[in-house]
Amino acid sequence: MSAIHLDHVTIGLGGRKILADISLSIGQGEFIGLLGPNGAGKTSLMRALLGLIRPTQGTIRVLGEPARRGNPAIGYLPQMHRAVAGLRLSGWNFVASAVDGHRWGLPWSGPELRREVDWALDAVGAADLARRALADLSGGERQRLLLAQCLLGRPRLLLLDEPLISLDPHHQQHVLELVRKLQRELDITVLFSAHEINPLLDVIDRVLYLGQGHAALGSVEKVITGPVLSRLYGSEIEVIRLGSRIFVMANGHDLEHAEHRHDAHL
Ligand SMILES: Nc1ncnc2c1ncn2[C@@H]1O[C@H](COP(=O)(O)OP(=O)(O)OP(=O)(O)O)[C@@H](O)[C@H]1O
Repeated sequence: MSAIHLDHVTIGLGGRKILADISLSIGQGEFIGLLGPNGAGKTSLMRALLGLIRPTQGTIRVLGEPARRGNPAIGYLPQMHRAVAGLRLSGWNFVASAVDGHRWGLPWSGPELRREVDWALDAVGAADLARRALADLSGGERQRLLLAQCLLGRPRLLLLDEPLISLDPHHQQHVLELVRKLQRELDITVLFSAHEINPLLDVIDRVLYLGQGHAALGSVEKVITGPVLSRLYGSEIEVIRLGSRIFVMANGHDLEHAEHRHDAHL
């Protein structure tokens, strides 16, 4: 059984085809880096896996079942918003708030809830953040609490939407190592979106690159190439490898650095 299976899936939004006739399978326990230019459909794909967007054609199966809303087997970390940083909550209460927030319906109360929140905080190495105010934490610390929220209910699949955004390289590395550790120890499948391939190179099993309605899934060597990316960007792309780093270039500009602008700060 695949963790994620798309069979001829088309997703349209606002009159535009975001994904066009995509078929792919992601195995259980894989760590997949999800990349693509702004607007390629990375968030939309995650929302479709969550059952929040219905494909106009094709079928989506998640962990052997049709995609559906409120699937407790999925942990979802949406793109970070400024609002989170300003919340006047302790780290513990912030994690617990997910139970009646976006993970509503989880069947715990009292001691069970306390145990589950403590377990999740421990799993992300954030037990020491439990009593601290969210507003006083660094971006990397907040990101760990968001990951703890995702782990409530012990999901089998994590959908992490740009968890590295606004983090410096040191904290990016911490988040990646943490997710890798969780993926291995808890045997979870991870779909991890990012706007740059380089930080992910040491941790991902395969890459899923979206663009122009198309998708390419495979090893970094097979997917991050001039011909494949030219098709996904719809223009001439050159891939340059310098030591262990990879640069995706168009007309002499480094696309992965130049193209992405997000209004999200931790
Ligand atoms: N509810 C919606 N209605 C209409 N269009 C939408 C809706 N949601 C997203 N879109 C459009 O769908 C396209 C894909 O958006 P999506 O957020 O999935 O891309 P992305 O790859 O995650 O981009 P980014 O890297 O900027 O986060 C964009 O052009 C976006 O404007």
